[in-house]
Amino acid sequence: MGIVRYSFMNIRIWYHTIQTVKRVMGKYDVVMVRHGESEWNQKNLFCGWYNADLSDKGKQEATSSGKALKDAHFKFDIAYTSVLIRAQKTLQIILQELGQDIPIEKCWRLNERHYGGLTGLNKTETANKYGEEKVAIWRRSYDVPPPPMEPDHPYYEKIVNDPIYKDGPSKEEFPKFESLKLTIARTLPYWNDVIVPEIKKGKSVLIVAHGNSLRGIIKHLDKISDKDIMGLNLPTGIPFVYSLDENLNPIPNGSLQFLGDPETVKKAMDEVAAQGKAK
Ligand SMILES: O=C(O)[C@@H](COP(=O)(O)O)OP(=O)(O)O
Repeated sequence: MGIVRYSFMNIRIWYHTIQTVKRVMGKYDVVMVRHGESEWNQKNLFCGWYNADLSDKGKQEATSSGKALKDAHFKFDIAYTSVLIRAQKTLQIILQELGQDIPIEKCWRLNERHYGGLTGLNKTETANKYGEEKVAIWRRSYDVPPPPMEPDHPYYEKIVNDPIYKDGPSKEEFPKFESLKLTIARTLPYWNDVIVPEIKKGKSVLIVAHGNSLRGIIKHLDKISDKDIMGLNLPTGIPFVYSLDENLNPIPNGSLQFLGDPETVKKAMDEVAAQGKAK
């Protein structure tokens, strides 16, 4: 068994050193990864639907993710990702490391939450201006959305006219902002209608997405309350496994099994939480 080092609500988070992966295994094992650090993560900017590229550190994180998955002998049949380049490049690097050439499905429903009018603002400066509490609510509350992105926002045109959205969302669906609740409302149908049927066929699934679209899937799988989900911060570029039973419920100790060194994972989670602190 892995070593329990950290507890998030009723979920024990299992860490496994890359060398000694001994994790629980369910009927279905699904692997998820938050993309490697982006150039905007590095600058501590609210990114959302802005199409930031990976930083050099992000590329290295993606390579390490691929190595960890290779060492743990994962073999995937299909991968899912968002339409944003930071997630797609992470996936590409992981598959290269694994030496696996598999079908890739891309959908805007796995995108990061739309950070509305906060897009492009520095998280620390925003905390200095509006207070840490307000920023914590904007970042982590379940249903309080950020302010909307209006047409005069510096990134409005770039985002709404980006050809990556040619297959959706429709003009009517195109968000101006998203809370976690709204993010879940467009991510879960994709999970339920597209990903779950493939898992149930026995396909080995890899999902490379974003901090908040993955928090939405985790909230759903572990039935985490609206209040408790506020405490979960996902690190960039560290894969985690969900081991599920035949009804797609996590088996005991099957949630959030990180393939990474315990101290590194804990530190990375704490750093994500601290990005909204004032200085
Ligand atoms: O949009 C962003 O700034 C980050 C998440 O930010 P927080 O919710 O952690 O502030 O998204 P990601 O890097 O996962 O695509």
